[in-house]
Amino acid sequence: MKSPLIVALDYADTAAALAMAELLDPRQCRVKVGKELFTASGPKVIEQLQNRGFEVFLDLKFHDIPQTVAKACQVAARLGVWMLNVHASGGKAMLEAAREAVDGVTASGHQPLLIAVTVLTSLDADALGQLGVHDSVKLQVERLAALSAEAGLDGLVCSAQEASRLKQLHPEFCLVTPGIRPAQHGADDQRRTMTPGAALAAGSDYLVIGRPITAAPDPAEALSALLAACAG
Ligand SMILES: O=c1ccn([C@@H]2O[C@H](COP(=O)(O)O)[C@@H](O)[C@H]2O)c(=O)[nH]1
Repeated sequence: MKSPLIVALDYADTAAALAMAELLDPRQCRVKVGKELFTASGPKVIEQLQNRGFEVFLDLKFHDIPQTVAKACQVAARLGVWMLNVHASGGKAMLEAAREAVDGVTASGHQPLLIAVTVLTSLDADALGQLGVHDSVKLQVERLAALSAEAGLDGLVCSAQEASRLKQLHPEFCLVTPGIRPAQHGADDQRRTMTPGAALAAGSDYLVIGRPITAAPDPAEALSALLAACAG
């Protein structure tokens, strides 16, 4: 599997998610199950996607006390997902507990990648300020990246705008970047965006893309076009 594309299956029921998955080719992308779909469908939908050949990124962004997050990560890892995540802002003890929990699990012969969300791509400097964070987005992302590195995580969720600096600071990290938008596409609720080609050039390893594919008139064609944009 060489594709850097991860398609966000943000749906309110299993049937809609599987109908979209039918249009996608698991040789061209992985899929992401987030809060909406997982809340509606539970672990069963992960198995259904895996049975169709997809590797699954379980994007539940755990953020709680260390014990709770560790237990949730352990259960998630046992589902045989390819990748799962936590919020770096949960703190170092929480990140370390998650690391330890995932290290103890090998499901279907592999251990999932454990990555940390730095600053959501829907946030800009003004939104961070409302949270009492008056440093730049860049500085806050780098601070949370350093914490994640100390805790031994495998990678980060960040915007592609931070990718090049993060690759310099933490070359070992796998960088997963949502907020990807083709040039002609609107930003929707995303604030820190980049085109697919620019994101890969900046150092993103994986591009998370939802609406530009799932809301396209022909999602399969949109996926192929995005893959071509990545290659070119
Ligand atoms: O910082 C983050 C973390 C996660 N996401 C998720 O990625 C997709 C993006 O979907 P689009 O339709 O391409 O905007 C979505 O599932 C988010 O929950 C993110 O956007 N930013």
